[in-house]
Amino acid sequence: MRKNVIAGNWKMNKLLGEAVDFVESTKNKIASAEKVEAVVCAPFPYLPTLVEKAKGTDLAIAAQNMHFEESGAFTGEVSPAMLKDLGVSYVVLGHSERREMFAETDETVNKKTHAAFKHGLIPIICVGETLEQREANETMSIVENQVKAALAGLTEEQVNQTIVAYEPIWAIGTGKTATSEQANEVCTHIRKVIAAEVSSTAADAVRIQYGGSVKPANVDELLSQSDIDGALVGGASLEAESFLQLVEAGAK
Ligand SMILES: O=C[C@H](O)COP(=O)(O)O
Repeated sequence: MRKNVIAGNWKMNKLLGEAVDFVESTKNKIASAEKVEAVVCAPFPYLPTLVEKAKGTDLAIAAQNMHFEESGAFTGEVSPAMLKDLGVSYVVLGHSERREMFAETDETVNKKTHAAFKHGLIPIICVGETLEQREANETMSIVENQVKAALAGLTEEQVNQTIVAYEPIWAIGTGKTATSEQANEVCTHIRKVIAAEVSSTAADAVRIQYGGSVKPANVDELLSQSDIDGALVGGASLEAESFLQLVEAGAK
């Protein structure tokens, strides 16, 4: 039985005081980590403070990106070793906003995935199609290629620990959620791709989140689908109450 992962991706939102208030008001209300993994993906400058505040609780702190290199002349970048050193446990890789606006490619996502495992970070790898690609019936092939590229060269054990987030780009921040059937269909396909590329054990173990306008009102239905193991949530994760409701749904 796979455990749901509910991850709130704050993107470039909140000031430090707001971030701290959020963690202070949620950290002791998180449903047990035995039932659900609750994760907050915060902006880089807040990570040390939030990791400290969340210590000893069931709330995990994640980064929203990182470089694949260990160290060096990469002005403005943050390395996997730095994140690990801070006590960060997960890292979002290949979010569509990074692919679209910051030249993230399948190749860099793959390098970052390897780097994450090298440093003991769990990658949350985002994949998903644009509206044009969906309308051209390319969803499955686009997502399949992204998944294959991201996971290339990983061991079965690493794939077992990986989290894939299926986020149709047309559903992000638009209020348009994919229907639970549409979302599940793609998540099922991702699992089949992993079964063929890696093993059926890895396909059974990998967690696949859905992301795109998830909110307390639609999360139950999405999580009831056979191949959806959690959610990567933007807008609805910014308010503590709404985030806690999503985590509660993930623990059911
Ligand atoms: O990382 C989160 C996703 O981009 C979804 O964002 P959203 O829930 O605001 O649509």
